[in-house]
Order: sequence, then C-alpha cells, then structure tokens
Amino acid sequence: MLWLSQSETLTVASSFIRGTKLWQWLLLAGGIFLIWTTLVAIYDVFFHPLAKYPGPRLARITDTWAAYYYSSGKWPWVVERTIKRYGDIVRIGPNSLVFLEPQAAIDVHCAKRDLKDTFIKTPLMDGLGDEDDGLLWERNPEKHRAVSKMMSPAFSGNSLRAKLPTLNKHIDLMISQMRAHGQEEAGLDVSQWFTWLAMDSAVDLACGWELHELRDMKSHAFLEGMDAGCMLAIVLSTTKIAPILTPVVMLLTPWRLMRVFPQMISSLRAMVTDRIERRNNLKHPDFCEQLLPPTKESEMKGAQMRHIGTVIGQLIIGGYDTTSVTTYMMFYFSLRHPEVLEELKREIRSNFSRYEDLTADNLRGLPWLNACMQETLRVVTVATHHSLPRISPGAMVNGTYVPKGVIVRTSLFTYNRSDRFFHDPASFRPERWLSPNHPKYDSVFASDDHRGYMPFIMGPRQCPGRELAKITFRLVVSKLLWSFDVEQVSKQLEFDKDFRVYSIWMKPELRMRFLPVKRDSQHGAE
Ligand code: HEM
Repeated sequence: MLWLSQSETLTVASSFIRGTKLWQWLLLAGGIFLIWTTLVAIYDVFFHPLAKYPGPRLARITDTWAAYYYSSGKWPWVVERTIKRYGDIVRIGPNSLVFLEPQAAIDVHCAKRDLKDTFIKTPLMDGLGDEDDGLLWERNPEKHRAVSKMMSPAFSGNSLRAKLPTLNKHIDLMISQMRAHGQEEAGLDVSQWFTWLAMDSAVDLACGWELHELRDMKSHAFLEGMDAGCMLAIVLSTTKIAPILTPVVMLLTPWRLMRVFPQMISSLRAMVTDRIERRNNLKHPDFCEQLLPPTKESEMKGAQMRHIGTVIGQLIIGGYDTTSVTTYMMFYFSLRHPEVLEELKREIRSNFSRYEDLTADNLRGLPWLNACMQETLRVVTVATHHSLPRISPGAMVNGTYVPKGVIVRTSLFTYNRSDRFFHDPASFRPERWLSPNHPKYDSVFASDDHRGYMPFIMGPRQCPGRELAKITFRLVVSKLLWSFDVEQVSKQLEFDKDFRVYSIWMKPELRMRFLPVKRDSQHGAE
C-alpha cells in the first residue's frame, strides 16, 4: 500500500525541507513565479474580457508600461501616440482602456440617475489626505455628494464677489512689483511670479493666511511642501498602478520630498486651527467659512479638523497650479504669436482707459480675452492631462460595453490636439472660439467639434473653482497688458519637447520684461 500515515508524511516533508539548500529554494520560488506570470500573461492576452482591444504588447500583460510613462512626465503625449497608432479605443493596461471619442467623456463623466452607476475615481490618491479624502480624492459618491453640496455656496456668484477684493489685492501687488522690477534686462521669470500670485491668493482665499511670496519675492516653505505633495502624488500613483515597482520608485524618490510634505501638512493643520480661533474676527470672507460647523473649536473632534484641513488643502492644490499654468501658458503661446498679443492689447486698452475699471464684471464680455483663455485650455488641457482614470460600474461607453471594474480613461489631450475634431489643432488660434459677428471670426473653424471640450470636465466631479479660475485669468491678463508692453527675454521653448507634466505642470523658466505703458496722467494709473 502506497498511502503514508500522517506521521510518515510529516517525516518525509521535514527531511525534504531540511535537505533543500537555499539556492534550490530560490530556484523553486523563481520557477513558480515564472509559471504564474506566464499563465497570467496568457490569460491577459487571450482570455481577458479586454483581449479584443489593441494596444502596446507590454501594456496588455503588465501595468508597468503605464506606470513607467505615468511617472515620466510625458504621459499625455505617450497616450496620444498610442491612440494614433492603435485606434480610438486602446488597451493601455491589462485592465485598462483609453477612449478618444468625445462621447466617451460624456458617458463617463456626466451625472448618473442612480449613484451606483457612477464611474468612480480610482484609488490612486488614497493615502495623500490627512486621514481623510476631503472633496477632490473622495471616491464614495454619497460622501462626495455631501461634501460637494456643503461647499457649493462658497462658489456662488455673491460669495465669489465678496472674495474679489482679496483676489485683486494680490494681483495689484504683483503689478506694482513688476512695475518696480520688471524693466531690467534680465526680466522676471513668470513661472515663479504666476505661481507666487496663485499660491498667495489661493491660501488667502481658502483660510485667510498671508504667505507674502509676492511681497518678499521668494517662495514660502508651504509652496515647497505643496509641490512636494504633488510629486509624491505621482510616486504614490506609480506604486498603485504597478506595485511591483514600489522598491525601485521608493529608492528613486528624493528624501527631501518625504521630509517637506509632512511639514506642509503640519502647517495646514496650524492654519486651520488658527482660522478656527479667529472665526469671529475675520479680515475677509474665505472658503473655510463654509466648512466650519457651529461647534466651538474645543468641541470639534480630531476627525472634523482633519477633514477641514484636507478640503482646504485640496482647494489650494486645485487652484494654485491650474490658474498659474493657464496664465503662464497663455503668455507662452501668445508671445509666439505676436498678432494674438497685439489683438489682446488692443482689446483691453481700447475698452478701458482706467485701471480701476478692469473689474470682473467689466471683463466678462471681452471676446478676444475669453477666446485666448479657451484656446489656452484647449492646447494645454491644464487639469485633465492624466486622462481622468475612472472605474467602470459595468456600463456602455461610446456604444461599447465596458465590464465592471475596468479602468476607463478619456484622453482629452489627444482629442484637443486631433485634426478630426479641430481645424489646424496644433496652432494657437483664439479665432476658433469667436462668434460669427466678430471681425476676426474665421469660418474655417466652423466645423470644430466642441463636444469633448471640457477643461473643467462635467457632471458631479466638475470643477467647483471654474468661475473663480476664469475671473482670475481675465483680471491677471488684462491688468498686466493694460499696464505693460511685454517681451520675452529667455530662450524659445517648444511645447512638445520642453514641457513635462506630473500631477502638476512643470513650468520651464520664461523670462519676460514688463515695460510700463506711457499714458497721459488723466488716463489711468500712470
Ligand atoms: C484654470 C483653472 C482650473 C482648471 C482647468 C480646473 C480643472 C479641474 C478639473 C478638470 C477637475 C476634475 C478633476 C478630476 O475629476 O479628476 C477639477 C476639480 C476640482 N477643482 Fe478645479 N480647475 C481649475 C481651477 C480651480 C480653482 C481655482 C479651484 C479652487 C478654488 C479648484 C478646485 C477644484 C476642486 C476642489 C476640485 C475637485 C472637485 C470634486 O472632485 O468634486 N479648481 N478642476
């Protein structure tokens, strides 16, 4: 009889274990790993529900393809190249698809009647908040809806109007600093100045703190911490996309980021605590007002404080990079197209003879200024460059059924730059956004397909700061061009070659001179 008793089996097993050398164990583990990965790869290529979709070979069997490019700073361009090569629906990970058609973006992002049909966010950012997902990173649709509803009055027309003096205070300070320092030969690096403006005003509008970067003409430690947080977001996302890369990514991550980020979280907590203590003694309205419960600070729980801190941090992150990049990119493109800049100056200066008249209300209707903003948001896809990954609830996307759990992306970057949807997409042509009664209207753009043009996306995750962002853009650009003639003094940059984007855009040095416009004294601030 071949059967062994229990004690005999144990004896055989233990003598096998004792008799096996370390190298034999390693060989065995390697063999099992190889067989396992081969089986998984065969399944991914031939039997996976996404097997029918084309895509890069490596991407079909491993997420390291996506993780590598995601962390390379060139992700939007890589996705664009991949779509051009493989078609409108591409498999860019074993369980991940990217779509080009605008209808896909509409299907994925629009509000659903039933919350369970929502395409929820992926957990890429889990772990970045202060033990709370706040608003931007909240994945649970019900919790998200509650926070979003609570915050929405802070972005109403009246509420924004009340915040305008604070915003203008920072813009005016930048203008006066540029008047004092912007005429020198070396010019000023606007990548820095626009970031200081955006960060100073974002923090002040969020919770009434003054960083004074514009006044002191140097970056505050808080800005360094925010930038570190944005870089850590990429590190974290990369390890979530492909956990196998974690050791390599951790080794390559500069320790400075790990040090600076927690310091920024502590500063954020301090700001919130200070703001709560000042609740009856505010200098101006801010976003924090909307988040504070009626309870006294001493009665507020730690979780409540952390939630407020996270949402405040997200309002700052959501606002500072996006608005500074939009203004920076508008100048970057229009300096390359002097006719665009000339028309902007003409429109602003001919409509306003006094600086004080450059107000949010008066600027709203300037067609060329608005067209420049829309065109900047088209060519750059400021905040949607990561292709907005979402998890399918099991639903139709552009007429194709996408099984539950599949990660769906919509590449608005590729869409915005595709000649299928836009005439002459590579050029910066604000004309495309004008109405037919404008003298600069050009009918060659009449067939542009705007369905997928959604710089602030749409649906429940639509950007709550969009009106503030537009107001800021109009005020900054018009106040600058009303006050100065500008010229670029740094080297020419190529958008596709010199720009990179991680979770925020890296803005290369762009030095400009600001030469005050001469006016006779009864006209305006000069
Ligand atoms: C040109 C400027 C801006 C652009 C292009 C922009 C774009 C976007 C986009 C595309 C999203 C959706 C992101 C996603 O779902 O993954 C978003 C969300 C968000 N934005 Fe903006 N944004 C801008 C300015 C601002 C400003 C000024 C603020 C704050 C005052 C802000 C706060 C937020 C917040 C809190 C969210 C998360 C909303 C949610 O998940 O419900 N944004 N933004």
